[in-house]
Amino acid sequence: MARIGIIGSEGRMGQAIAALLEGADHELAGGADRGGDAARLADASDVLIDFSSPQALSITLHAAIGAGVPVVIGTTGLTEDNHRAIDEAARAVPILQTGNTSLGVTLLAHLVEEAAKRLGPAWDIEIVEMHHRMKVDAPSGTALLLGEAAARGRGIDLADNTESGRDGHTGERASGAIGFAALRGGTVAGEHSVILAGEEERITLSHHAENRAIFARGALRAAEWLIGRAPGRYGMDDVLDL
Ligand SMILES: NC(=O)C1=CN([C@@H]2O[C@H](COP(=O)(O)OP(=O)(O)OC[C@H]3O[C@@H](n4cnc5c(N)ncnc54)[C@H](OP(=O)(O)O)[C@@H]3O)[C@@H](O)[C@H]2O)C=CC1
Ligand SMILES: O=C(O)C1=N[C@H](C(=O)O)C[C@H](O)C1
Repeated sequence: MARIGIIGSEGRMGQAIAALLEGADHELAGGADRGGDAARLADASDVLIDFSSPQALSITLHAAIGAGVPVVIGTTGLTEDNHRAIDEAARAVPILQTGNTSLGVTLLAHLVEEAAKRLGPAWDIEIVEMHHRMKVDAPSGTALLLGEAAARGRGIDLADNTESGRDGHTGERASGAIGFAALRGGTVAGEHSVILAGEEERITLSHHAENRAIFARGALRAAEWLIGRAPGRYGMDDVLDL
């Protein structure tokens, strides 16, 4: 039995995790939202789960370090500075950060890496995602995670090879680029497709989230796994042993 503290508890993901905890062997330690007391929540928790906003990150990390508790960070839209702060905090407490906690996307990243590696740079890679109208960041954390997987497979740096938000007279596609397109509308929980386009043929690797329960289950599994680990930065691959 673990005491789980949720940062962003009033949000869509916070609510999905709280609903899952009702039927689980764990206890909801409480929640903190904008203006809430994350330090107090951390003191009352065995592990924190943060699905909120990048603006909450420093308070979450500070609270986790102060209480000596691990933290799962599912929040997306993180900047390079945010990632550096996570690396620094992971010297003190165990931290798992991922743009997608689902089993399916974690496996998909492996498939994308393998496909990108085997097919090579002659195949153009485009990543298309669609989410609900309330989503505030683009490309999604998952799209970026899949882009990183493709770049790893290619042996290139994603930041130096990204084409995103094309509009107007863009010129030809840059050779070796990894493209991103983001669609927003309705209540879509999360759709991601990685298109590998070659000469006269195309492969599409896709994941469809039917609801947020898949993310909540993954986050809870990650939280369970993180308790008692050594300080360090972990990912869903470590949890799922894929
Ligand atoms: N890794 C994954 O698998 C997944 C990641 N996500 C990501 O999780 C995040 C949350 O998504 P979702 O639940 O849909 O978003 P919501 O907007 O529904 O919820 C966010 C919650 O965080 C709170 N919040 C915002 N800013 C702060 C802050 N500075 N301090 C404390 N709390 C804050 C909000 O409060 P208020 O309303 O007052 O602003 C709200 O309660 C997003 O970044 C999303 O992309 C989502 C699904 C899966
Ligand atoms: O905001 C969301 O809803 C989601 N965000 C994550 C992302 O940015 O990839 C994960 C999932 O797709 C839902």
